[in-house]
Amino acid sequence: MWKTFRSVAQFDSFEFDRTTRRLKRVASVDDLRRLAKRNLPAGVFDYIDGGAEDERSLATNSTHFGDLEFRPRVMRDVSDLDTSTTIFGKPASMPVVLSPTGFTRIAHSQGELAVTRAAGRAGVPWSLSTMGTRSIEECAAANPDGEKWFQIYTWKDRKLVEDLVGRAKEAGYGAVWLTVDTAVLGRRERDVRRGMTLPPKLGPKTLIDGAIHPAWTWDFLRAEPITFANIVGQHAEDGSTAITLADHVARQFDQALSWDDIEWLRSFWDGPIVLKGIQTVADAEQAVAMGVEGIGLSNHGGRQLDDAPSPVSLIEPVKQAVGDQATVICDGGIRRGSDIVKALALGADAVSLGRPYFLALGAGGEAGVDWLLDFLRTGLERTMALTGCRSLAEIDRSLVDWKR
Ligand SMILES: Cc1cc2nc3c(=O)[nH]c(=O)nc-3n(C[C@H](O)[C@H](O)[C@H](O)COP(=O)(O)O)c2cc1C
Ligand SMILES: CC(C)CC(=O)C(=O)O
Repeated sequence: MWKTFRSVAQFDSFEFDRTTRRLKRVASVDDLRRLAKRNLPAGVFDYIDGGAEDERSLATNSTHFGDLEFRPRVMRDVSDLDTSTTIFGKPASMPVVLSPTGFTRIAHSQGELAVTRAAGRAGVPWSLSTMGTRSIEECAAANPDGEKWFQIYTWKDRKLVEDLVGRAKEAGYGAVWLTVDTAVLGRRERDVRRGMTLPPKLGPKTLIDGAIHPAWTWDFLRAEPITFANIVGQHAEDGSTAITLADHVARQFDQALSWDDIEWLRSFWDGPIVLKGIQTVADAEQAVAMGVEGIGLSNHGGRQLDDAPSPVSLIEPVKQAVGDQATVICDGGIRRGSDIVKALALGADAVSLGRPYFLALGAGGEAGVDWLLDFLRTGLERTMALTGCRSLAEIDRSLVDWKR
């Protein structure tokens, strides 16, 4: 239904009220996803929501949580619950990290600024991607007291990475994710079908898509152009017109990344390193042997190698192999507080998630991300109460079993 507006302020206030009304009716991450799908142009939604090839890993990342069943304990006086923890020695209100995502501004013009502010309010670490669309420094200023991590892809231009990490250190970021699962880009077939390019090509389909999502289009048009804010002028653009993301990655990322590069990273970063994209016990063992502080069990949200194992299925064998030598983070498929409890019961120290907050941003802007973090916290508390756990320390292996 079309409505006419007499001023920008009137449109903004209408949009604000509509978002507030819609968020009140959202009950789950699945609902947020549906709302984001309604708000965002189809190409934008598919880039965020999609996975690699047949999207089997994307699916199993979350369905494998459904293969676990609780063994709840009762009558344990759960009137006082504590969800707090520490991650790399820093306090967090719950064992949740927001994973790095590139292009965050395509869901909402505030992009990473909105997400980091919401994470700061919720007391959880937030991560900025190298392919972020807001700068290292402006994100730090938006969430000065919150815990912030920086993610790196390894550019062929190693000096660029050294400079980025130097800036992150200067701005107070406390940990570095080194993403190790993106030697080349996974084949995201939704993006292939949509003809996604960098920069985007404007054709009749994109224009129609924009026209039928006027709130997103208006937000996009009145903000400054979207750029890879931290690498503008340095390989963000290589002079080509409209190349695919896969071609961009092939030209810029260093396929020669190897275990020797941990030492290289250590030479200019003295804080915790989390390897993001560990998918076998053998690689987890190698990571701890090299002194890495964090293991990010991840298949990039099913966006890289399809049929890679789900992170939840790796927690127990990896934890058995590495013990307390590293912080184990289960990244991917987390959609509820009960998923957090299951991951912790198997031995994870924390979980991290990407799409839920990215889609929340598309569904309701910053308020959407606040909604999500509150949903995760209350879900975590409810599950702890219903399973008889008063603190995270009480969540142990006896709490879950595989159904199969
Ligand atoms: C749209 C999108 C962009 C992403 N960009 C990055 C990135 O720039 N760097 C990175 O290491 N991982 C990136 N990831 C992967 C996430 O950090 C995370 O591993 C993944 O989203 C976890 O799965 P989940 O979406 O099921 O929570 C991205 C994921 C999505 C959905
Ligand atoms: C720019 C991309 C490489 C960001 C990413 O990691 C992703 O889309 O999954």
